[in-house]
Amino acid sequence: MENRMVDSQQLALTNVVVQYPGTSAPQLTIPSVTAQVGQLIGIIGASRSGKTTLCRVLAGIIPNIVHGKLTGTVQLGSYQPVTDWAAYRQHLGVVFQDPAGQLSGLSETVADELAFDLVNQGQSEATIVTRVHEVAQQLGLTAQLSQAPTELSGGQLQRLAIGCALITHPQVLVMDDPTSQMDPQGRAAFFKWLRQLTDTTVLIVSDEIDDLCEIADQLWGLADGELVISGTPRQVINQLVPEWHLPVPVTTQLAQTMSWRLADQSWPVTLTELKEARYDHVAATQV
Ligand SMILES: Nc1ncnc2c1ncn2[C@@H]1O[C@H](COP(=O)(O)OP(=O)(O)OP(=O)(O)O)[C@@H](O)[C@H]1O
Repeated sequence: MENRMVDSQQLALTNVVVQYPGTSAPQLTIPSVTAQVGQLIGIIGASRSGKTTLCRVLAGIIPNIVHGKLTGTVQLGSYQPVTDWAAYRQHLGVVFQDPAGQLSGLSETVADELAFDLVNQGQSEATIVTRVHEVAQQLGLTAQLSQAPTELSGGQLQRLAIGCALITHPQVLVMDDPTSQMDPQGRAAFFKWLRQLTDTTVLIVSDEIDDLCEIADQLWGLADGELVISGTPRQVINQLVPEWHLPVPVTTQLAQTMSWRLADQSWPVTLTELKEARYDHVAATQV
């Protein structure tokens, strides 16, 4: 595969504006934001704030499949989805909200579905078998490999869709609310697995703000179709404005109730930070 991404593989959006046909104002405005290679980006926002639209732009689906006027640039290394979509797609894995809708519908078993893209790439049988078992093991689908995809639960289907997106080792993985049908245990296992996926740049839409704060390098916050804030989870959560309707981690809510601040006076956003803030608070009150 041609690879023009050696020099700079970061994903950068500049002055991106999206407007769907038949509408009178843009649905998405992103001034400038960058995901560095290997970073995990949590995309947060209230309902209809533009999260799915952003995923469509990141995946090159707007304007290549879903119609919409897109201005500005999306750049992955030296590729742009608008002009280099075929090449751009080869570096990308995408998981949308409806996992069943993105399966091939042609595979009799979960193993065949996972193998689909590798077969299309002409990989050897040994490579395919090894990779399918590796991904199935990572996503807890080993016991389901010989089942039909139609027999899977919603959460298992979501894990299969993630496995299919990941099977070819994409450099960027875009996931729109991939845990919505998982049970709490499945969700916890998923976020634990995501934390160790360090070679891939991951952009994930999720309502699970506590989990995102534990694992994300950056949060991108959308409100009414605009990117209103980006930064580390601690920076973002400490600068929230009520009008944005962005979620606050339970960890931070507890710290605010107890007045447990970190040494720099910011509110903690992870469990480790919460413990630190509590320790500082107790130490200060015992002086
Ligand atoms: N194909 C389309 N044509 C016209 N308008 C659209 C289209 N898709 C989405 N929209 C509108 O764009 C806005 C943003 O929608 P989007 O689905 O991106 O938000 P979201 O944050 O993902 O919402 P949710 O959390 O409810 O899934 C909404 O006002 C929506 O009605």
